[in-house]
Amino acid sequence: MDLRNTLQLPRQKLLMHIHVTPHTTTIQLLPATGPPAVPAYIHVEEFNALKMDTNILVLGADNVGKTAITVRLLTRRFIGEYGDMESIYCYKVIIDGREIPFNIWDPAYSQESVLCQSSVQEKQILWADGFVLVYSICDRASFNAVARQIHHIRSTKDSLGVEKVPIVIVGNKRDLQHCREVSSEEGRLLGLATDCPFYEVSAAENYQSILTMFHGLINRVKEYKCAVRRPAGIKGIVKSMSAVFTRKQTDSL
Ligand SMILES: Nc1nc2c(ncn2[C@@H]2O[C@H](COP(=O)(O)OP(=O)(O)OP(=O)(O)O)[C@@H](O)[C@H]2O)c(=O)[nH]1
Repeated sequence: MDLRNTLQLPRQKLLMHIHVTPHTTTIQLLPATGPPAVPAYIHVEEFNALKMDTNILVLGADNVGKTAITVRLLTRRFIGEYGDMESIYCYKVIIDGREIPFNIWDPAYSQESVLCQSSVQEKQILWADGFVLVYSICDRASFNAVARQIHHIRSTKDSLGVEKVPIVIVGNKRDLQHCREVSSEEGRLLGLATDCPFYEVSAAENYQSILTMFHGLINRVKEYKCAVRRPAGIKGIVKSMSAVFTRKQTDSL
């Protein structure tokens, strides 16, 4: 099944435009090539409402199973082929008997985003409260990209005074043992070295491990949000102020 059929999107690569105002976020998807068309899909959310929810960004190299993991969580199903589609899904999980709303952004892959140079990716990072960094156990290059992405996310968030942003590392395609290029031990060691929880999953075969991974991340985001709501202390205030001033100076160059 191709999700573009369901959402009536064109069968080609899509470009995304994001417009953020104090009250709304508009995400517009347009065909990347060919004649300009009527916007394929416009997603408008109340920005404030979105910020009260938890925002999760799913990142990783091409073909590692980002969409498969997201769709598995949302539908409990593995569909097989997904197409190059950019999507934000709104979803709720029940944790400890409480309903927690959250938004998952599954961006389309671009080489630029893996190299961490895209301004679009910077907007995505600013939007997110928590990150799922996916690699495929059958693709060493996708594993090598994870450490770079963690560094990029942390330095982007740190420049805004946000510390200890919740990130989980996910090795996907665990069912493909015969093609394995990255051992479980390497994934575990990367988790320890970067202080990120590590999971190995198979979007193709298992729903429960993906649910557990998202629950763990959302719990960490909740704890993190509670911790930052406490008074920041003089150190935190000085850090936030310097981040704002440094940014203003850079902007005016
Ligand atoms: N065997 C196996 N195949 C998987 C698994 N997860 C995803 N795939 C397959 O891997 C391919 C890529 O999956 P996607 O979910 O589209 O990967 P993606 O990272 O979203 O891809 P891009 O959006 O192109 O970056 C598809 O053919 C999926 O069927 C898995 O756990 N096991």
